[in-house]
Amino acid sequence: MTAVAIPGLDTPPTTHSRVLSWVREVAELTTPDRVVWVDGSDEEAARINAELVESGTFVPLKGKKNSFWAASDPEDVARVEERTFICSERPEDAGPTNNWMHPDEMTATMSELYRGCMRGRTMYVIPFCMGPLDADDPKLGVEITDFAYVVASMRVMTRVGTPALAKFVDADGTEREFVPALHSVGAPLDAGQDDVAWPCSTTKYITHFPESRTIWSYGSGYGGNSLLGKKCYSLRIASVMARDEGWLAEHMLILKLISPEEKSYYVAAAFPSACGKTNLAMLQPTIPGWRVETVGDDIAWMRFGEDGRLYAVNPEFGFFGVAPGTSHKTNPVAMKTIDEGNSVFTNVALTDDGDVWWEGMSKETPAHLTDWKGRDWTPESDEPAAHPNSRFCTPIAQCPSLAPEWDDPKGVPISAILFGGRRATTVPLVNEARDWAHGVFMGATMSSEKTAAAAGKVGEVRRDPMAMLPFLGYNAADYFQHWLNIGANADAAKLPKVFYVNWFRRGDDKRFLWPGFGENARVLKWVVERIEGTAGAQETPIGMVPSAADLDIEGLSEPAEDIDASLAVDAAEWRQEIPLIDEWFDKIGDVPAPLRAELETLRSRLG
Ligand SMILES: Nc1nc2c(ncn2[C@@H]2O[C@H](COP(=O)(O)OP(=O)(O)OP(=O)(O)O)[C@@H](O)[C@H]2O)c(=O)[nH]1
Ligand SMILES: O=C([O-])CC(=O)C(=O)O
Ligand SMILES: [Mn+2]
Repeated sequence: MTAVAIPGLDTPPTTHSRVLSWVREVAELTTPDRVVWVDGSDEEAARINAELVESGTFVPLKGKKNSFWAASDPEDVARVEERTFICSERPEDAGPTNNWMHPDEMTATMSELYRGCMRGRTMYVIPFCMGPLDADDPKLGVEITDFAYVVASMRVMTRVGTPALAKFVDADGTEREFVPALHSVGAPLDAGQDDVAWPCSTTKYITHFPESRTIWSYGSGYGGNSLLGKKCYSLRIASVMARDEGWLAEHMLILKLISPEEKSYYVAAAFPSACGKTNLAMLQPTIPGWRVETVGDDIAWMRFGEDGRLYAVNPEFGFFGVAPGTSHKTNPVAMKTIDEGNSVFTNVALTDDGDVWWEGMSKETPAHLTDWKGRDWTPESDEPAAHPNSRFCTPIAQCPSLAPEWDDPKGVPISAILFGGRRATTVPLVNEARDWAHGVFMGATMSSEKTAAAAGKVGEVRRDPMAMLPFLGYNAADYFQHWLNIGANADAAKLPKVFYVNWFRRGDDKRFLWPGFGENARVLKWVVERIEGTAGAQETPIGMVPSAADLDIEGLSEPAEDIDASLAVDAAEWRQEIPLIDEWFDKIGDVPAPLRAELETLRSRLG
């Protein structure tokens, strides 16, 4: 076959043979008008941003330096879990929580969709590295995309371009492995056809091939579906790598808590999407003398260090945060991070003076806005001005609370793991696991109300094990066993202690019982005191729970009844959880025996 001549295809900045052959193969299948190899430079970013302004995808903001507003297609606003697939050879390797199709069938189906899908468009080739570039075993990838918005966003979220590409071929010529990640909006252009500001397709596939460590995404430009280094690579594919190599790839923030005595503790916490990871990672403690620094807000890769402790690395380079609810009061660190500029805002509202706004940002609501659908908006409008899953995309380096060691390839040693969800009832503010297996049980059975981060009905309670339900690249039962193995292979004294938290319990009138945000530092303080053995706890059927007297609640303005109610363990409520956990375990099937035993212990303790 004669090679097709596509401008840019034949001037690659690498000699990596598989990169070259794969890029050519994709270009021949998708037939873009031109190929651009992304170098990650500032000049390139300025050019791409200008192109995005030209095409109407970006509106430059007047209120923030080098920052842009984008509005998606109204049907392309969140992750699409129904259209997300794990295409392992055997269905049982995807397991009962994932959509599955045989890789051959999916490859055939999607190849037909990809055929000619970049016609009239530019194909961008983005070399990237998840995690520090100077890691011993840098986790590399190449994303191919036909959407410049993805290039602009990947540059913020991920280490991209020339520095990453330099890692693909060693000094001695050895070519490293990389994850090929193909993305198309699925909207080819005919000659003379005008483009739209947010091209996408009604047909969507977010596909992972765990055995070949490959990602194919089609039809959506929304971050979680299109920034393939993030959830697709760093969780779904990386969880499979982690299973095979004995580490953990988790949906967790990483923070550093510094006590008044200047002792540092690193905490990792898994909460489902839109349940408070970014906020906790940037927490500003309300209690005197305590400080928090940020290491990561969404993903943690954890491996044992030589000293037998579990060390966590944040593989990302930016924050892709939920905008609504973010304010100088709730999350000043996020506000300061975005005020530095260099950010992309998607599906928020636009103020008349060219800045951004969303529900919960300020006490006063502006009298007039342009809403995320581009319509005039006033406080009388019936719909929110910003989409509930609107997002800011901003460089981590701009974060004023960033821990200096955030990009240390060695990672940070984790003292505590928190699991948490959004539950209006039943689940107390904090609950300490008796041991590792009990902690794994807490993670494996945790539940949360669905949020706007994924398409579908908001508010329904579902089990979301370790906040990984939408992000697990393999069978959930095997994943639980992997977590148990991590504990079994470790020195128990060096394992992080495990806790289960819930900031979202409500009173009769639906108010939150616990004030949350900066006040969550009080819970972190208790966690640290439990590690040090200095704080009390009550033994309950579900674990070790503090009473109000065990917590530092000095200066809290909430009524004592609310604090007590946030901590209450109601056996009757918990007995109602048991059939739901039974049902969940039946769905999982091969639940490891130690977790079945934990369930029986819980059942008998509840009586
Ligand atoms: N009541 C209450 N709300 C909170 C708390 N922490 C966060 N929230 C709200 O929960 C929503 C989501 O918070 P985030 O921190 O963005 O959640 P996330 O887990 O990072 O979400 P993803 O980025 O989608 O994974 C925001 O509207 C926050 O304002 C808290 O402690 N209490
Ligand atoms: O992946 C996304 O689209 C955004 C995100 O962080 C999540 O949903 O957890
Ligand atoms: Mn977040």
